[in-house]
Amino acid sequence: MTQDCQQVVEQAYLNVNVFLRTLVSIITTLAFMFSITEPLTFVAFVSVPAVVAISMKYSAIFRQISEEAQKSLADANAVANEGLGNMSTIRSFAAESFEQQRFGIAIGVYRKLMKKRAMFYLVYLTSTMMLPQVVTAVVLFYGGKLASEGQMEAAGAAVRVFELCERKPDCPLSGDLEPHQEQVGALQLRDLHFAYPARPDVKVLDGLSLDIPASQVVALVGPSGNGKSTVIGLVKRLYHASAGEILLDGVPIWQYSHTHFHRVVSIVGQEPVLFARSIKENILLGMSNPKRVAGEEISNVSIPITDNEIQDFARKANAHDFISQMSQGYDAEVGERGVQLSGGQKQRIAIARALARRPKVLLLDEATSALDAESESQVQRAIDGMIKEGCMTVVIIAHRLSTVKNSHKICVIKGGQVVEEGRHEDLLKRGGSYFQLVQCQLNAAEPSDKVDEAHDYLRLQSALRVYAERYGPIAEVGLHWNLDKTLVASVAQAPDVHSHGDGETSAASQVGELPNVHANSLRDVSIESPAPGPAPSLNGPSAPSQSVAETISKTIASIEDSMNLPSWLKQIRH
Ligand SMILES: Nc1ncnc2c1ncn2[C@@H]1O[C@H](COP(=O)(O)OP(=O)(O)OP(=O)(O)O)[C@@H](O)[C@H]1O
Repeated sequence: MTQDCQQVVEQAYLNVNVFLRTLVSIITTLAFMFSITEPLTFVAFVSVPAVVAISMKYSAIFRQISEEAQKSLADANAVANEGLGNMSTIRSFAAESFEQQRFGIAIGVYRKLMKKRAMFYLVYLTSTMMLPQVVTAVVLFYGGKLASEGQMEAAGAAVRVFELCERKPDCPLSGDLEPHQEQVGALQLRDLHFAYPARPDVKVLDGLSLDIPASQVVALVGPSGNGKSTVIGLVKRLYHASAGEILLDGVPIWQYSHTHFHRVVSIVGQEPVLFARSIKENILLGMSNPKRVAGEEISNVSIPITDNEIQDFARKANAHDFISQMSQGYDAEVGERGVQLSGGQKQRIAIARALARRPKVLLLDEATSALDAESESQVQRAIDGMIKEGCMTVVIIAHRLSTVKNSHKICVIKGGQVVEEGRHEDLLKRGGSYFQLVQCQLNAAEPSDKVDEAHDYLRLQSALRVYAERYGPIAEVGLHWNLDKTLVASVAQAPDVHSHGDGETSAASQVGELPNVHANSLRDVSIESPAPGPAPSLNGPSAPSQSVAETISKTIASIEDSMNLPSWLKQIRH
């Protein structure tokens, strides 16, 4: 096949391709339009045959006029050629004027035809361009009429849009309270009842009450879907409780002005939202000085803050180092939704943003749960640093024990109520819902032999406490694992408080053999082979004295050292 043939075939393929695509697109568009509304589709396409008819008629007439014009031009040229070619003869017969008139008539015919062609083109262009505009206007008018008469589907959507526009929010309007005195950040949640508007029959909070004293760290834990984030949503004033109230420093939260409240109460959520601006502008979100954008003044809460202070907050959020390493530092753009930063970096900027408002209450809603281990530990260090400073109340939701174990108070939320509250160690001892959560987490995260080890360890702690409460402080503890993998503790008592009849230090004696590694409650611990000493009081064990409590703590610390506990197990230690 020659190259020319090949080109022709390729061109033919291309034409067929374009033709089929156009055909399919026309057919599907028509089918879709007909399925929505037949009359409007007819109106929309009424111009098509008219445009086609006009074009066909126009091209025939246009061709005819063009041919006539060309012929008349040829005639005029012939006259001119004749005159110019025979100039001396014309002059000899004084026929100049006659020839001039001949040419004038011939070129006049041509001029007339060209004028006719231009006029015709004008009419054609105007009609073919105007027609679609007219049709669009008719479609809009007629479509609007059909929609307003409820004859088209879109009418439903429009009604919904109007409904939404006219909807009155269920939440009360913010008050205008802006106390001049410094707030301390104490929260009280009183008998909260709440169901989401989308599911009014499902009660999410069912009489939840909780005291969150100022400058304390309170953790909300509990099984998934039991209302922890809902509590945060109510404190953030996203929803309004159907019954009960939330007080901030003794005043119902809705009485505060919008700007004041959100300056005092700050949040770091699971998914930090950054805007396509510089890091500095993201930290200053909602606090920057008034700016002009496209001629409009954007006025906002203007909280005075210096560059040094911004850097201090970034340091507290563990973000300053990575920001300084960027070529543009705090002026570096973060990209759309912060795409140019890692999850951990975004989260630390979000923390800096929350801190920059100098809040009195900081809400941390799963602030580390979406991060990898390295980012999590960096963000966690930032949170720990803030908590240590103790300058604000912190309400923290986290599934990981390591995040909440140092809180002043841990509240277990189940079925929309607080079912248990207290410190980590007290709740572990109680062996209730919190202890079960701990066990579930260990079961889910660790291989079973490690889980058994952890359970033994918890039981051992309990056994030692009970032992010390009954028999006095412990001087030394020896630990070993039996062949059947049970943990055995041998205890030597401290001689100064030991109340042996003969005053001798007891030999190491086995107090905490824990044979059943699968038992699931701390209460299963028993002291199998009591050390020599006074019999337990019949009135039950008395509260350990200060020195006993100290000894227990020291003992446990030394056990941890001697056991060389793995890091995951250390997370649950006292
Ligand atoms: N916007 C919403 N509309 C309707 N129901 C919702 C809404 N948000 C949450 N819920 C429901 O409310 C209940 C409590 O949800 P919430 O997010 O407070 O639980 P949670 O304890 O924080 O769970 P998790 O630990 O998984 O975050 C769940 O049953 C949930 O499906």
